[in-house]
Amino acid sequence: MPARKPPRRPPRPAAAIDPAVGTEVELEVTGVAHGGVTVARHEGRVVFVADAIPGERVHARVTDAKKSFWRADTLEVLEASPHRQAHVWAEASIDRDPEGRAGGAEFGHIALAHQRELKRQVATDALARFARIDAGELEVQALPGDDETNGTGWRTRVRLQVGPDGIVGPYAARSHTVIPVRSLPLATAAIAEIAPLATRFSDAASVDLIAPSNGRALTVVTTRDGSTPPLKPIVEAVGDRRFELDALGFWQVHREAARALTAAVQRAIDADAFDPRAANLDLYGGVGLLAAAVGDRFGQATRITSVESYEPATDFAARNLSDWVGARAITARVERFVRNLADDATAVERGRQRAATIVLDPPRAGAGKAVIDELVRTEPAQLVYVACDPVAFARDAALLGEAGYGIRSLEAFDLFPNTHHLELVARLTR
Ligand SMILES: C[S@@+](CC[C@H](N)C(=O)[O-])C[C@H]1O[C@@H](n2cnc3c(N)ncnc32)[C@H](O)[C@@H]1O
Repeated sequence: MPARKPPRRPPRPAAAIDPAVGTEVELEVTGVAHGGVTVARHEGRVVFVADAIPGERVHARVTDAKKSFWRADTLEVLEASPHRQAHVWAEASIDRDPEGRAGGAEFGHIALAHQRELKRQVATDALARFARIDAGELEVQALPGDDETNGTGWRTRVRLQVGPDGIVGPYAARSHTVIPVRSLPLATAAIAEIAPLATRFSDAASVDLIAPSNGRALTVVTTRDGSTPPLKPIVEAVGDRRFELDALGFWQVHREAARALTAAVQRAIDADAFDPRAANLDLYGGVGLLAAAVGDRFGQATRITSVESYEPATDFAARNLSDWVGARAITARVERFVRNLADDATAVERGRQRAATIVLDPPRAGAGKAVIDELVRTEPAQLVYVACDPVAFARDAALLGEAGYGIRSLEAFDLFPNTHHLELVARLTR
């Protein structure tokens, strides 16, 4: 008997597209928002506008219409800000149709000093709004060499995507369309030299370009089934210290970032509150960069545990931290590692936890309530929080504030010029 076909499911109704999408509007841009967009209002509704600058009047096309806000792309600048410059990447410029603009340099049309001012505003607004913290005179600090190059030539890691036709390039801003480009101005010269921008790839999903501080730049092609060729470890240097890591493993992207964050973490730690014998932690530790920063400041006797979820990174961290007998690297998700940390500790361990300095450098989502709650239960002497997202940091700072930990020092760094990203390094104590 022939098998009976299962009854056909009725097709799902397509989500209705708001008729506002695709319409064109004229907007007065009044502010900057988190995420690299500016803010305007149209008939009372908030519109987040890409490729504009506060103070400008622009002609824009609506790309998304939610109940409480719209999103729009700038098509033409009607009244330009004095801070507008020719885009540092011609292929990302508003001269192109929005769908054809390369992504990853969303502030490239803004003068570098003003980009930093907008980043300062985003960070101080986030801290005021989510944590009721006055960030005071926060300065977004430039990294060495960036002012001379107008914020180009700094990326030591670039991931290019391969489209179905084999063309390689970055994704367009806010989409997964691959945009062919002739240059990568944010990349270091070593990466620009090896970038296979004119190559057509078959069976490739992405191409990673990596320029370690020691050794030659390398190209790693990931196939569509997710495989990569066997790779030798690479070596990164921060001053005299060497770090071994997976070629595709996490490392700070700006050529000067590892050095800048090492110095910032060392500055942030209050030496009077630091106890080398305490249960010091380096959470979200990668290959041990910040644990080494602590160890290098406080010497051979420093006890510190680096916690990282990606096992190959932890293996490298164990090796990179072998100078310190009291340093160890653990593979674990931080939320698991900290669960019941205080409750399960002996009286001696509780004493070490109370004396501890905790460095944490979470991904963009921040540490979150579960982790912060457990950390404050251990009552550490100080926390040094390295944040790559000001809103996630502000939320975590609010939780820490409720537990009595206030921000005692705060520095901001422009680790990603010509993009909207910034990095914060804060010390919090009771
Ligand atoms: C921003 S990187 C910081 C790495 C290191 N501190 C550095 O500066 O090189 C965040 C690291 O956290 C790791 N990670 C992400 N989520 C994690 C989690 N839930 N638990 C532990 N590690 C995590 C990532 O693999 C990555 O290595």
